[in-house]
Amino acid sequence: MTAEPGADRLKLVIVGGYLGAGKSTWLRHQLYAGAFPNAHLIINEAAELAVDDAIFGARYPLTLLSGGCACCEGQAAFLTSLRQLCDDRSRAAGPQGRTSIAVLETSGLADPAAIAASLRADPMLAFHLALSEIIVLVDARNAAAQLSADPLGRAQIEAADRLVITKSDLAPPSDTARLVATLQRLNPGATITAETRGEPVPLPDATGADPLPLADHATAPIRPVQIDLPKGLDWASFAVWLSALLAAHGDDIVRVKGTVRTPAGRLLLQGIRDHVQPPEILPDSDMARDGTIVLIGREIDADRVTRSLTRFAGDLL
Ligand SMILES: Nc1nc2c(ncn2[C@@H]2O[C@H](COP(=O)(O)OP(=O)(O)OP(=O)(O)O)[C@@H](O)[C@H]2O)c(=O)[nH]1
Repeated sequence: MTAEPGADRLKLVIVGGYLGAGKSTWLRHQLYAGAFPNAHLIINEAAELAVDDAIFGARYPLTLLSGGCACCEGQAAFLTSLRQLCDDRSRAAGPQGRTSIAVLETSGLADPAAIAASLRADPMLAFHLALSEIIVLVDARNAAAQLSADPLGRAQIEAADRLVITKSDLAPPSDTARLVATLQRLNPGATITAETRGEPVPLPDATGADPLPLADHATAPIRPVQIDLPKGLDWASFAVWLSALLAAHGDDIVRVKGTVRTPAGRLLLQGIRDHVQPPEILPDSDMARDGTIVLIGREIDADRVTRSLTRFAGDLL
């Protein structure tokens, strides 16, 4: 008996969610716990300067797609990488060593439904690849601000098979209950769980909780810009400048990422809205990208930001 055409297809899991929702943190935890064994990771970042791959290190087969979202500007590169994976599988002699699952971590600006549509429209991938699940992470701390300001967060939630609430450790249970009520209303068919840094936590009871208000207007598009840090910039003064910048513009600057060299080592810098996370120390590898940060947000004028930083640093250097 011959196998049904396309029965042994490459499975694809899409891990999506808004900027800074906790996608890399969650995925890293799942991989560590043994989910998605032998997966090939595809990490997509909207900015040219990629940071998320540093979080995974060299432990997993990984394709990095930076400089455009897989749902729009980066779609061609994304589909090409999947075709390549399917080709490599067809050439493998037997099931051993064949990649059976690919996991795409989308950029925080991507709409997973548009990615799914592009897969269906590609005849080669429609035959060789099966989209097995769309998992969307939703940040309990920032969801209210995101959903009221940007229709993208809603589109991501509506596209999910499974919704994972992250950062409930940073939000009061009453806020998380409102978020649960919102998710149930937007996507009644999706399963909903809550996790803190990848560890399951109980969902609060959402009975009677008011769903959160949603954006009903299109806003200016969110785009990444890169800022080169001046040579010799002192980490402590940079942190002061960054906090001041985010305090003043945290509604428009949604995400900050970068790797910075400091006397304490190589640090992964992360900010979400006006909140800068405690930096994580990274191994000393691939340092070519150090000293540049990515700001992702609305109508950010890179020259103005650079001038502000240079002026601030000049006063202190
Ligand atoms: N307290 C807390 N912090 C978390 C949790 N999940 C993620 N974080 C932090 O949130 C920040 C952003 O997490 P990432 O995993 O980089 O988020 P992301 O969705 O991959 O970000 P982008 O790719 O830029 O959209 C990091 O500083 C994480 O340590 C959580 O459940 N609780």
